Order: sequence, then structure tokens, then C-alpha cells
Amino acid sequence: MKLRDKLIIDFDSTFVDEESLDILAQIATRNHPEKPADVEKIKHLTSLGMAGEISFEESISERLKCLNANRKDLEDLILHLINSVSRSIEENKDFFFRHAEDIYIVSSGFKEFIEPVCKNYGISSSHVFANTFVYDYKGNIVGLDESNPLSNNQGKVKLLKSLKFGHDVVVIGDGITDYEIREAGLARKFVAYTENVKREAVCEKADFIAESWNDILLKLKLNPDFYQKKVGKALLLENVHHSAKKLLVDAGFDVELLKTSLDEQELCEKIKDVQILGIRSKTMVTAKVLESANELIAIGAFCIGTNQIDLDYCIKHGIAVFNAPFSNTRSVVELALAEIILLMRNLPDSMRNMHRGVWKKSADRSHEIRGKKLGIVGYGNIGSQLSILAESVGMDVYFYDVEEKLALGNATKCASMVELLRLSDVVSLHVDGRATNTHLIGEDELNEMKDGAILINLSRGHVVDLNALVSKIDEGKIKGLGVDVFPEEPKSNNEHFDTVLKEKPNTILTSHIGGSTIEAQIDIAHFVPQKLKEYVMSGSTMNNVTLPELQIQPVKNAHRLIHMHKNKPGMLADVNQALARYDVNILSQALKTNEQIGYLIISTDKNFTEEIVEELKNIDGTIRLRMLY
Ligand SMILES: NC(=O)c1ccc[n+]([C@@H]2O[C@H](COP(=O)([O-])OP(=O)(O)OC[C@H]3O[C@@H](n4cnc5c(N)ncnc54)[C@H](O)[C@@H]3O)[C@@H](O)[C@H]2O)c1
Ligand SMILES: O=C(O)CC[C@@H](O)C(=O)O
Repeated sequence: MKLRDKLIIDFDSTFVDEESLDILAQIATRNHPEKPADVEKIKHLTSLGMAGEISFEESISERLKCLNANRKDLEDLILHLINSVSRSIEENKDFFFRHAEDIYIVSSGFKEFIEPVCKNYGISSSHVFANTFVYDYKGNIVGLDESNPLSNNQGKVKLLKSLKFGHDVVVIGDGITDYEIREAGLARKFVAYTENVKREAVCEKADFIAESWNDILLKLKLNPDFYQKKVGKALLLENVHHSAKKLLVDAGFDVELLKTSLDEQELCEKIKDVQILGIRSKTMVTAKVLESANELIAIGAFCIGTNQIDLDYCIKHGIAVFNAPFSNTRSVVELALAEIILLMRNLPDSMRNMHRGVWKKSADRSHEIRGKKLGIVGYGNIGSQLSILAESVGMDVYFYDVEEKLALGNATKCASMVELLRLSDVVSLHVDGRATNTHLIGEDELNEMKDGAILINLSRGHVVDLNALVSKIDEGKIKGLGVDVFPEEPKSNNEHFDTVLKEKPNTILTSHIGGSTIEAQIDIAHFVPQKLKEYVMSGSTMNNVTLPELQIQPVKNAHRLIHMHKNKPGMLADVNQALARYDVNILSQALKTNEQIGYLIISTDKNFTEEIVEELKNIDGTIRLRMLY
């Protein structure tokens, strides 16, 4: 689909997040230390030029003089730049591929490194306008091709005049030379792009400021009609970080954000026309809820655990479930480590005494953690990180996992959980919330623990039998306890909370806040919406927990459809025969299966008519069909 405008995009600090010549100077210095570039001077000249404080010609010729780079250094630069594409541009790669014919890179930088980077976004070399270097016989960069209009002051203006694009042009960049195109009347808008650098002098002249590519899509209404048609309602519960809402709104979703969780009945009502549901650990997404969800295509768990969702139902009905497997792990590990120290020193009781006016200076029941044995049950993302941190403060680490795991650092693998329970001074639970882990730690397991041991559970509430635990605390068997997760948790901060562990000695009780740090929540609020957006827009299932994982490159000038089916013989043949009957040519096709489902992404040269869609839907074994564009 064609865009109304031609998009003229600057390269340095816009398409990529840095200034290429600054990086080239650093690379050249590293590669030829005997002839260092004056990196600081180059950076200074770049800023002066970008802000319009010196002319472009002066800025570029002075920078090239200090560069001391060679043709060979460009290879390192290209590798660096490929990994430095602005985050929101990378996230919208699909957009670039689909609209490459209306996208031009116009830069005062150099074709030698811009073309290889932009090629990965579907932008061909005929759409890249930039300078070229001049080299001496040894390959040293000694100047630039001065016959290129972009090597002069007002170079971008001269180039645009020669291209004769007319007035339907939007210029996007971070520098004054980008604005010059608009000033010369060769563009209808200038957008100051501030994702990487904000120059006040440039922003003042802009028609609007875009903090990211999503802002551009939104403000220029560039979202092609598939954004408007296919993207519907998103319901976010449990007070997920507000930046998640912004990301989804920018992607075109109509977002409702609620502070609390909803119970089954409330959710059944609310979810009817929702396409994307976002939850944390409290909302139970049962089969009954899912049956009411007529439009639901994906669920985002803004946390690690997905045991609150009926995953079997989602698999059978082709609903993608995404979570954030890493974002809050460090936060949980830090809390676990803090609790180990506090509980070893008997600090919960000391602190309570002080608040009550009781001064008790004593070393009684107070120990260092150095040299103590920490037993970690569940050596996954959290358990294994705790292993490293605990060891670095002098603990002896032991672990047990049902899966084969590599022992990190000097940790020792235990052959059974009982072995671990018998030897540990502190036992920290980090297993996942699968149903079979219910009461993993009950009376028998507690009996196996050392007398006076400490138990920490930051995993899931049902993992420990709390009644058995209370008896063992009362008997004096367990001398310290840290619990963050409970079998029953309130669904909002307004509800009362009660537990049998209340007022027990040397006990830290927290309200399921192991992963609740600002850092973790911001990271989750970016990670999960991004996955949801990619799934909705491009069909990518990477990092989801229900469907086979598949991601394919966008294809230019194509139509794309996803066919989810039961994993049984002959499905692919049936789909292809159906398409052949309608004379549809397949441009690319990718299939990934898991035990139950086949996930097929098809790109074709023809639009999918209602008849084709109907025929594909009627193929026996089809679970769900989703047309992307
Ligand atoms: N308190 C919080 O706020 C908070 C925050 C994040 C995660 N969590 C919870 O922490 C737990 C661990 O998270 P993670 O990201 O490390 O998960 P993970 O999936 O990476 O690791 C879990 C590990 O436990 C192992 N395991 C499962 N059952 C076991 C058993 N019976 N015995 C021994 N090993 C077993 C698995 O093989 C896996 O290696 C999860 O339950 C998660 O929901 C809690
Ligand atoms: O933040 C939450 O609600 C859950 C945190 C944690 O239990 C998780 O699964 O990531």
C-alpha cells in the first residue's frame, strides 16, 4: 500500500542511535593506536554542525581531517551500526519493508556504511542518498566526493530539488540540515526526531517532535489501514506500568487500563470484545473466561508465571500467551539475598523490638551468612542468578532441579531434594508454578530440614503447605521465614489480607512484591507489549508459551495470512491446494509445529478474498485463521 508522503529520513542519530563518524573515529583509534583520531574534537564538530552553529561544509571537512581512518575500518563500523539501529525503528521493521518504496534515506553521512545497514530494512541502494569517501592509494580516507551535492552547504535542499518529489514529502531527522528541506518549501512537514538526541534549536523549528517511530506512525496517521482494521481493544489489568498503555495506544490499540484484577464473572463480561488481554499474577484466566472471549487473539502475562492462565485451552484454540521471562528476575534475586541476611541476623524480631521501645543488644541467634549452606530448589532463571550472587557474598551453594542444569560458579548439584533439605542452613524455593508443585514442601520435607533452618518462598503460594509450616515454626524447627507468595492473595490493594503466618517469630511477610521494582516493571511494560504488537502485526510468535515459535522476515508487496491447525498429516498440502485453486502464488511460507498445533505463515502476491478465506477455514483441522495484511 502506498503512503501519501515520501518519507525522507536522516541516518545519523535518527535511523541509527549514534553519529557514525564519531564511532568511526573510535574504531580507527582502536585499530591504529599509533595514529589516534581526535575523537572529542570530532564529536564537538558533529554537534556544532547538527545544531547549525557552524556550516555543514566546515563541520564535515574538519571532521575528516581528524579522522585518520582507513577503508578497512568501515567493516567494523558497519557491524557496529547494524546493532545500533534506533530501538523503535527496529521494532517497526515490518513497516519499513512494507513501505520501502516510499522511504528514502537522505544523509550527509556516507553510502559506504549506510547502504548495508538500510538494506536490512528493505531500503534499496537507489533510495539511499549520501556522500562517498575519497581514499588514497593505501585506502586511507582523505576526503569526500565534492561533486556530490550532499557534500555542500544546503546539500539536502539541492538534492531534493533534483529529485522533484513534489510537496508530499515529510522530512524526519535530528539536525538543522533536515529542517532546511522544509524551510526551502520542499516538504510539507519537518519532524524533529528525538529518540536518540534532542537538539532544542532543531525542535523549535519542527512541525512536531517525535520521540520514537511509533509517534511518527501515530501523528502522521501513517498506520496503514490494517492497523486500524485489525487492531482492536486491549484490556490491561492489575495496574501494569502505565508505559505499557502508551506503547499499545501508539500501536493503534484502544486500551483500557484497570488498577485491580477482575474475578471470573467480571472478566467474562469485560472480555467479550477484547483482542488483547494483559494481566499479572492474580487474574485467573479460566476456560470459562476464555469461552466468553469472542475476539481474543493473545494474552500478555506482565510477569513470569503463566500458571494463572488455562494454557491447555489457549493451545487448543490458538491463543498466543506471552510473558516476561527475565525482566523481574534480578529484583527477586536481590530480595532473596536481602532476606537471607536479615533472617540470619534475626533482624525481623530486633526491628520489631526497637519499634516497641525494647533495646536488646545481643548476638544471640545472629549469624553471618559467610560459609553457610544455601540450598536452592529450582535452578531456573532466578535460582541460578541467586546462586551467583549468594556465592559472591561467601555462601556455599547447593541446588536441586528436576531438569538437568549446569552448575554455575562453585555450586554443587544435589541428586535429590531431600539431600538438599538435609544439608542446607537456608532453603530458597524458586520452582515454577506447575500444579504438581502443590505442597512440594509439606510436613515430610520440613522434617528433613536441619533444626533451626531458614525457609524462603518467593516462588508460588501453593508450593508450601502453610499449616505444616506453622507447626514446624511452633516446634522451633524452622527458625526464620521469608514468604512473598500465598495460596490466596487479595485481588486489589483495598482488600484485607490474612495468613496463618502472621506474628510468627523471625518472619518476613511481603505482599507478592518480589518482582515489584520500578526497573522490573518498566522493563516488563516494554517487553510484553512489544511481543504482543509483533504478534498482531507480523505474526511473530517468538517467546510465546503456547504456540510454536516462528518469526519470518517481512516480504515486500505481499499479503500475509496465518493458518493455525491441528498437527496432523496433510494439512500443508490441503492449504496449498486450496490456494492453487484460486491461482494464488505463494511468495514465502513457513511452518512450525508443536505436539498439538501447526503454525503456518503464508505470504502471497494476491489479496485473500473472502472466498479464499472461507475455503481455508473449512479445511478439516483448521483451528484459527488470521489475516495480517
Ligand atoms: N515473588 C515474585 O514476585 C516473583 C517474581 C518472579 C517470579 N516468581 C516466581 O519464581 C519462580 C521461579 O521463576 P523463574 O523465572 O526462575 O522460573 P524458571 O522457569 O526459569 O525456573 C524454574 C525452575 O524450577 C524447576 N523446577 C520445577 N519444578 C521443580 C521441582 N519440583 N523440583 C525442582 N525443580 C523444579 C524447573 O525445572 C526450572 O528450572 C516461578 O514460580 C515464578 O512464577 C515470583
Ligand atoms: O507482578 C506480579 O503480579 C507477579 C510477579 C511474579 O510472581 C511473576 O510471576 O513474575
